[in-house]
Amino acid sequence: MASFEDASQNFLTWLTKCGAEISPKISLQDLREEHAGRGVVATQDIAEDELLFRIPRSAILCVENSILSTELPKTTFDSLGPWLSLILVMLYEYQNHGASNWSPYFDVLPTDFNTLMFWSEDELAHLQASAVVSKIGRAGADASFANDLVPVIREFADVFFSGDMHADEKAAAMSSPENMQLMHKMGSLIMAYAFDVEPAVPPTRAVDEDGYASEDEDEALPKGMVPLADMLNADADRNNARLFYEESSLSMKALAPIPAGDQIFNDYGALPRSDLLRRYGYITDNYAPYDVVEIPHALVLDTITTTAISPQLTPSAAEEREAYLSEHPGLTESGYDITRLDPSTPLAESLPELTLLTKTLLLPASEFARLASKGKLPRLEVADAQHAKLLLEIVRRRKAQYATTLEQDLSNPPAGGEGERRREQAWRVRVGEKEILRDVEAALEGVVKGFDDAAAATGEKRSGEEVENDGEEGKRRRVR
Ligand SMILES: C[S@@+](CC[C@H](N)C(=O)[O-])C[C@H]1O[C@@H](n2cnc3c(N)ncnc32)[C@H](O)[C@@H]1O
Repeated sequence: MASFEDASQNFLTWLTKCGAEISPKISLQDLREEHAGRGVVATQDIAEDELLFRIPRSAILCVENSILSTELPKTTFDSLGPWLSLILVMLYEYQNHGASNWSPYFDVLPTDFNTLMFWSEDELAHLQASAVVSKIGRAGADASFANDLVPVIREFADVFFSGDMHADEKAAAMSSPENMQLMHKMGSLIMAYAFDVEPAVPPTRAVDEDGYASEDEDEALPKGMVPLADMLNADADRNNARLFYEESSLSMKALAPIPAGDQIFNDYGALPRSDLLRRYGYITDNYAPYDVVEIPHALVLDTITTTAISPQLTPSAAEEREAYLSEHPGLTESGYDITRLDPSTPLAESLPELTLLTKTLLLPASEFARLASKGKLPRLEVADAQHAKLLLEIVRRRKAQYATTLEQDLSNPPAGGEGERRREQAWRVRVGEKEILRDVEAALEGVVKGFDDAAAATGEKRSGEEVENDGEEGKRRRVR
């Protein structure tokens, strides 16, 4: 087996033979000491817009380029969808190893992952109540491998294991735990490495009778593994390069001047650290500003129907309002994100869906009827003391779902070191979520106090007026 360095060199040689153009100002480097695998680094100063490399479309590992797409009916790929189709093709190319055009590429792709899919139950437990745990989707993936992918491999065993007299047995063995694990690895590679490949020629957009183009095309973009483009790491706002889709090739270009010695970073998106860990298996503190804490929908409903704060909401009224809210995107999801508070923006903007949902649920019946008749939503702001108290109660109940408090976590950080890596990553994720809950709790306490103080002042004013009007009676009331 080639060494790490040899595998990198073989890969670059293969890619050049495939027709790629690679700038002499970059190199593929070993960043394992930083737990970052391989990464692309500038070896000389690079100017803004400068080409870093150009990959021909024919080198992309995708359904279209694999021989399998000529051997299996198109309807099979259509029914599998982009994700499972690419897993199928990757399995085919991977098990064909030496004979596959992409063999040197597979040699630089990882076989071990740190993504949450590969964490043990004990390791996941350190994430405590983070909503990310429910998003790993191992059972769903297992089911679609077993029910959708394996039957296709069995049906086309003679193509999949072409020339192998044990093709049928091999296809049957695809349901074994080892092969399921292999499918998870391909799925994880796609999640962390694949690009949604824009077509060579933009599709002619279907236009409806009012002249509006349909927006569905983006969702249907085929996924492809783009060699070298996927060797770029990412670190939040340190993004300095981007992939441009051209007719016969894909070009990675510098977005800013890159000094020699700097790493070249792609953009994986403004992901919270929980999601970064789930999809990419790493986190850095640069992603901390994008952290979120998710409030489950069930917790909102449970709180609103069991607390004394909102006695007016009957289950049937809640149902009616939910049905109305379901017409508005984002308001009847399985959960609602709270982002980090920004002192320069109103509190409600850090919890927009949760604010709108709870505000609508609390509206007096006549107010709700008026709003619904216009198809509108309430204004995005905390309505009154009752609304603020309800939000506060939801936040406190969410906080209580974590096994330890923020203070306990902060006073007991993981020791660090090799064996502690996942524990430490989980600790950072849950600390980030608890910081958000702490800050939003404090902000809501302030809002409740503000409403209470205003009500007290109004009450005092009223009693004051009554003093003038009612004499002794008013005074007694004010003292009480
Ligand atoms: C698209 S690949 C980038 C190439 C990858 N480093 C490799 O060696 O194959 C994405 C993976 O790179 C790693 N990665 C990306 N950015 C990173 C960073 N800033 N720090 C540590 N690891 C990173 C993660 O393992 C992630 O799943």
